[in-house]
Amino acid sequence: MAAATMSKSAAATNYHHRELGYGRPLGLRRLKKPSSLFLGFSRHAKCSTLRVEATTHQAEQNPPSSEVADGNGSPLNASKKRNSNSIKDEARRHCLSEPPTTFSAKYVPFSPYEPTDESYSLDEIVYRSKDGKLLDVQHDMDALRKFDGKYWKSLFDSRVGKTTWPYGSGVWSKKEWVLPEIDNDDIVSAFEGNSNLFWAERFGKEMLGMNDLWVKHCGISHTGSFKDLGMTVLVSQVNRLKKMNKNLLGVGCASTGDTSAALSAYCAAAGIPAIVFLPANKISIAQLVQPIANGAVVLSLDTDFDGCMRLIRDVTEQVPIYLANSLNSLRLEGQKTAAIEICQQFDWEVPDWVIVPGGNLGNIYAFYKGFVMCKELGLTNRIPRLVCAQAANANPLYLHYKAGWKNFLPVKASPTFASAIQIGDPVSIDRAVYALKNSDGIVEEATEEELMDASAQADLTGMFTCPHTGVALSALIKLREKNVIGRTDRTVVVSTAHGLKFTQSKIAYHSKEIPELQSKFANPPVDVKANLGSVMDALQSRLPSLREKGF
Ligand SMILES: Cc1ncc(COP(=O)(O)O)c(C=O)c1O
Ligand SMILES: N[C@@H](CCOP(=O)(O)O)C(=O)O
Repeated sequence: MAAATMSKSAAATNYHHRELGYGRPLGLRRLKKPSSLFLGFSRHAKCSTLRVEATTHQAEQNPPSSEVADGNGSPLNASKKRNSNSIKDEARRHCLSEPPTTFSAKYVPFSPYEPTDESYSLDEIVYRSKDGKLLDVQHDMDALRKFDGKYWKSLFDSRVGKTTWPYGSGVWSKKEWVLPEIDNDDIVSAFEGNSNLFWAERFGKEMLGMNDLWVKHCGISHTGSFKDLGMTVLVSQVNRLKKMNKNLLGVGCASTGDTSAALSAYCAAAGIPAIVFLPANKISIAQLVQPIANGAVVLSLDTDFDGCMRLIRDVTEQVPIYLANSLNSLRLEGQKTAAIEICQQFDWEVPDWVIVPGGNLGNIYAFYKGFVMCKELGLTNRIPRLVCAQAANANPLYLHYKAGWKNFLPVKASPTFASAIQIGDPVSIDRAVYALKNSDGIVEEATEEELMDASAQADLTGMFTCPHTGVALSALIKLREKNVIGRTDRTVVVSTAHGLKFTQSKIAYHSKEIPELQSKFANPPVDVKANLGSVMDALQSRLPSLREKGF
């Protein structure tokens, strides 16, 4: 009875606790702040120029061969040339001297309906425009347009699967579209990106009657989420700023667990202090242990994500700690490469639909930006329709969409198994609305039961999905049921984190321990006595075909 009267969000809270860190010490107090700041930048050789611009004419006539990996016509085939200890040394040796790059990017206010002249160098530490708007990274599209779509496709394709620094990274393989002016030596990369675009054949065909369903596994990544794509860019830029002697003591973020993991890993790789603000009891143990292991300063705060976000904004205004949340538009430059990668993986064809789980709402805009850039630079001829999927327990964008985009109101987000998107006051609301309006987009929501069932169903076809991916899959199921998404529509569901970060909710589901959830697709293990008779009985009860065939 008690269970029956328990609200779904309360159920989620209870069972989520088993997965969460509970703000338990786990050595938090024993963590020492690193004593020396920004160690280890001993590289000397400089290679700050790109030479893709050599001549437009030449580029048009000679798209790069698979040997051209540094974007400048300089053959850089790692397997043939590898004879040094460091792939960075090797890349540096191949950098030719001047002329300087013609590609550039700057911050402008995110103000698509009222463009202004206001702009800032990416080397400035600025997160908002004068009147408080979000910023956007604006590329010199005229310079990029000097090269046609064919050129860019060939260049990007030539870099896939190589070890050439830094282009072996799925993000930095698109360097000219991301951070064109950064010195390769300053880049902090774990060769993120190039993630699997998985043909979800059984899930598509058997559950939805679809034959062209794909899951972009962004969570199969260095720290287990798509955040790596943005964090390599942000931490690389911080690395550059430090070398320019900008006053920065470290990099900080508020997080529901994935941003903090990515920030901590990339900062640790570069010897830069990371400071992470986490909502106590609201992230998984697997997520909590990541920044701890990477030596970040971890503050477990008695508030929710939105509270952590307010605090990190206040702190970064007062002390020279660089803000690493997606409020900082640098992050989105890396994240947008997942969209470019999807087109690339389809041989530069555009899917009909892309479904993205949304929380702070930076990623949906990043996807939009990546698709638009491909179209504007002639690699593709259209953009897909975007769907942003939210947990019903944290659904401010969904409510806004349903209200006809009138008067956005933040909500108090309730606990959800999709804990990384338990966000009620998303920073990038304006960016998300813009992306959805301009892609003929849709917003869907998923209840706790729907998202857990969808995730379990996907797992039964060979995936191992996180609850956020469950939210996106659930949106797909609903849109298929309404026939908004057609049987033959090429559809990509973006999986944003690795399921292994969220095992406890899966265990609770499969153990049927979650009140108010039927756990329809639970597959609990069977306790069996260790003798042949008991084992055969158990097998016969689980595998009817055994009995049918006389075993
Ligand atoms: C696993 C996961 N999925 C989805 C999201 C949502 O991304 P965004 O905040 O950019 O909307 C986040 C973070 O918010 C996340 O960590
Ligand atoms: N899910 C995020 C929430 C913060 O989002 P961000 O993209 O603004 O950093 C997390 O993992 O912290």
